[in-house]
Amino acid sequence: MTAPTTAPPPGPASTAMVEVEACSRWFGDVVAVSEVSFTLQAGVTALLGPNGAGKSTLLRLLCGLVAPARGTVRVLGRDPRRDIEVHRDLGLVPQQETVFDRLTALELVETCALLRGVADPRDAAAAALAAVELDPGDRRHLPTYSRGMRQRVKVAQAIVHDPAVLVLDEPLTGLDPRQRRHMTDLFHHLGDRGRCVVVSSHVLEEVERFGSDVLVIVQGRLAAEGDYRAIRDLMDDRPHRIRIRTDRPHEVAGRLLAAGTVLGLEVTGPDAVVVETDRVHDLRRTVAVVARDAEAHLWEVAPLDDDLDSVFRYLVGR
Ligand SMILES: Nc1ncnc2c1ncn2[C@@H]1O[C@H](COP(=O)(O)OP(=O)(O)OP(=O)(O)O)[C@@H](O)[C@H]1O
Repeated sequence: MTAPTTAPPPGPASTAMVEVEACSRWFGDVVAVSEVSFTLQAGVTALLGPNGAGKSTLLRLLCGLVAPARGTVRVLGRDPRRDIEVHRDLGLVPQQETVFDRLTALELVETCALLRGVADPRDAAAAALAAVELDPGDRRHLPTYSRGMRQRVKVAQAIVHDPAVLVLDEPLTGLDPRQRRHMTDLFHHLGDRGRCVVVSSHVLEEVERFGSDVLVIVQGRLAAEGDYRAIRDLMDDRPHRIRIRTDRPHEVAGRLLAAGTVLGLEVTGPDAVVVETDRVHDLRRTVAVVARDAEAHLWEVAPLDDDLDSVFRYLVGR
């Protein structure tokens, strides 16, 4: 997107742009966020958790919309509750529908640009609307827009000042599959340009498209963070399921059992064996030897459960 920038260029990729330290927030008896710590750099990070896990509260903490009961939040080294200037470098797509009233999309986004001190608010607003595939020249008022179009306006107002840190709470709600893809590409584009983009979702399939960097929040606590495939590898207390595709599945299965590197296995088809093991690296070596000894062709050795869905179900069910 080509909206003019007022934000200073973000720091190098290794610099923490967001720092959350031992942060807790409760509402009456409900603990929404509990002792959460993490840092974020440039790029796209997905915040994942079931409904009510504390995602919105955490994102609102990042934007200074609620105060932590304990702990600290720093955005670009500044406190978003106390340092109003940081909001020129911060964009938010809130979960709830804002009352847009009798404005056109261009008027609303231009107003947001003006409030954030953008030099040429009209041009920036037009560029931001174009970036989310909305027509800046549309004279209709916002209440006539569909849910998906209003959602895109919310994204346009969040990016109009080209913020260094962009916080998006379930931004794909109401969008059709093509628009979802476009929006996801836009987030990656911003991440690649050094922006820190944090996107929440409870839809796993959506999160997988945001990339592999995840924060998983469950009942207010950070259940895992990092690359979800690496997280899966750390879950040593649960066996890995691996599918082996070969032209001689029974021979390979028998030899694997004899070698003792598997906890269990099943021949699942004319060319497939699924094994369970807690020693993935040993298994990979053994499969190669076993296949050679059985004079079998080996077509694939693929993990069946290093996807985000498995990681998430494990963490939530733990
Ligand atoms: N202003 C508030 N007053 C009282 N309770 C709140 C408030 N905001 C959040 N909560 C409670 O804190 C918990 C976490 O809510 P939060 O909205 O942060 O979760 P979430 O992961 O965003 O869920 P969802 O995906 O359903 O929006 C919930 O139990 C919620 O009811």
